[in-house]
Amino acid sequence: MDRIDVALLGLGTVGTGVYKMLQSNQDVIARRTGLLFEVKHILVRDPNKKRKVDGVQHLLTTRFEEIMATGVDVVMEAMGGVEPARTYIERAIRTRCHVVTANKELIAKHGAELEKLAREHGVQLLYEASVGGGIPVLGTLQHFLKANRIMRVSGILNGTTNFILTQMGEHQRPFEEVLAEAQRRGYAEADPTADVEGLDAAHKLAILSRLAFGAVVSVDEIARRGITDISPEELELAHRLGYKIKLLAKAEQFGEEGPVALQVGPTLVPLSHPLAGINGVYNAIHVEADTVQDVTLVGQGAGEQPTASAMVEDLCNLFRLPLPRPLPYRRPLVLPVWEEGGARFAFIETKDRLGSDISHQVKERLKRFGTSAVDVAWLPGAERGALALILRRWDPSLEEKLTEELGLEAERVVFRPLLGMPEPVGEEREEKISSAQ
Ligand SMILES: NC(=O)C1=CN([C@@H]2O[C@H](COP(=O)(O)OP(=O)(O)OC[C@H]3O[C@@H](n4cnc5c(N)ncnc54)[C@H](OP(=O)(O)O)[C@@H]3O)[C@@H](O)[C@H]2O)C=CC1
Ligand SMILES: N[C@@H](CC=O)C(=O)O
Repeated sequence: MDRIDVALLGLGTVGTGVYKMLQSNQDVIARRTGLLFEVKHILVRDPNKKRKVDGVQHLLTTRFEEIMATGVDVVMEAMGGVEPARTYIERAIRTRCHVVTANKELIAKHGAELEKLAREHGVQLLYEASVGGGIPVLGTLQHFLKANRIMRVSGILNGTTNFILTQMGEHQRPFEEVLAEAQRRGYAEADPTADVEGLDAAHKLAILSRLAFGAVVSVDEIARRGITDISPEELELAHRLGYKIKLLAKAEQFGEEGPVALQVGPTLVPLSHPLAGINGVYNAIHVEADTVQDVTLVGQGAGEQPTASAMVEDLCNLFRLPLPRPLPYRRPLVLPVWEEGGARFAFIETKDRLGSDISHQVKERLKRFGTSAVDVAWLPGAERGALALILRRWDPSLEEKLTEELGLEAERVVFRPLLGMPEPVGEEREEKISSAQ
């Protein structure tokens, strides 16, 4: 049995899960890999903090250099943030240690250069846990979809927001209360703004587009909206109209080596669509490719155990799977999200109480100014009402004039895209795509 010495950086939610799994599953791992992994050091910020796992006190240190001096074989990074994680990982690679990390922010921003550095030093950098928690999506892309041309990758990539939307929609719980529970359960990032503003999903989408298309995209180039303006009333009205609201991420490539379009935002998903059934902390990733057609992977997207599972599987794969040949990375043209056309969901909070004939009134008025609503739902209210409609065809000028045309005094209006309603590509966009090819 070969012994592999491991240093763990971080003993929070994920680090604790990794440590526990290496103890509890040591026998299975040894049987299937012939390897014995031993955690030699654990780097933490505060060695006096109470830990959720026993028997680790003698392994704790706050000095990374001390760890490197002892010559471990693998560094497993579960600290988060760009610095000092990046410096430590670079240092480990230069010392010819393999690296496994769960750090999506770091990999989204610096993954390509760190992978290059690892190749130059003859070691591996694996980061399965950085996307989709326990779902083996990166391994699937790298090892089992090598012969396919991938056109689109989409899905629910953040466990915290899916948990929040599920709890708000199904149990009418307020946003802040559910976010606090997601934090207690260890789903949320250290700064949960990254989750609720869609940044965490954007990091994951950048990683997916690199592995799926070879496209290196800066996170700032991803069109992004979060879930902080979604209320239980909006979820309720969307449901009455036959939809769930999900934070969807989508990356597509127009032609091999062509431009790409990436976006993250709340999207209406028909109740009959499989993604509408992905609830709680679950994530789903849908890959569309030329030959396999489509594959969907589902699993828990956050939390101690699923994330630890992805990291420990990476640890085993360092020694038992061949390193995939790297895609030639390139910086593609990133297309702006196309605003015009297609259907939209509109949610309007009104200052007025809404009468029982509001649905009929709205449909009639819309017809008069040349657009139409597929369906309308409304909630009466003592103080303010709420109205939701599915607009058949979207035009950005509606953002200004919809409530005026409807004769409503609006507190707030939001528009959201619908999944499955094809976005017309439009001449201008067609031109951009073909001139880039
Ligand atoms: N939570 C999840 O479900 C998932 C998380 N991830 C990623 O995994 C990583 C870790 O997340 P998570 O476990 O939730 O985070 P936590 O905040 O729970 O844990 C972070 C750990 O890192 C240690 N740490 C942080 N900064 C330093 C530093 N500068 N020097 C030494 N130690 C440090 C902390 O030490 P101390 O305990 O002393 O404070 C703590 O033990 C992040 O990159 C996250 O994005 C990926 C997938 C899922
Ligand atoms: N905060 C993230 C953790 C896993 O990546 C999430 O909620 O998905």
